Amino acid sequence: MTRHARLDEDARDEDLAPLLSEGWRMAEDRDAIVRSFRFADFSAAWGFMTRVALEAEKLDHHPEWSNVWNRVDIVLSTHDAGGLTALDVALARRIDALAG
Ligand SMILES: C[C@H](O)[C@H](O)[C@H]1CNC2=NC(N)=NC(=O)C2=N1
Repeated sequence: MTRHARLDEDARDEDLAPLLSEGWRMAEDRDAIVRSFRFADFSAAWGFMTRVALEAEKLDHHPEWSNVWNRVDIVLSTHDAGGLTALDVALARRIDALAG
């Protein structure tokens, strides 16, 4: 697939900033965004992860994540690029839409 370049300053202002004001935050130690989601129970959390997994496959872009009962912690970054790209923005938007 197309190689994506790290987000430049304009893209960070236009595309990343809205995500950062709506619940995502920058990782402390690397060029990545992180967000925690909470659900009613494990079943709801796992259903969410299943829907995110299908979107990730469509994008061929995958989250780093962990799940503890009703909580799902997600980190997005593009490994091939060594930081944030448009793929992370696209996946974050789809994740937010699925989280409702
Ligand atoms: C071959 C395949 O396209 C790559 O390994 C994809 C798969 N999913 C990926 N996901 C993420 N987050 N970063 C990547 O660089 C990446 N690369």
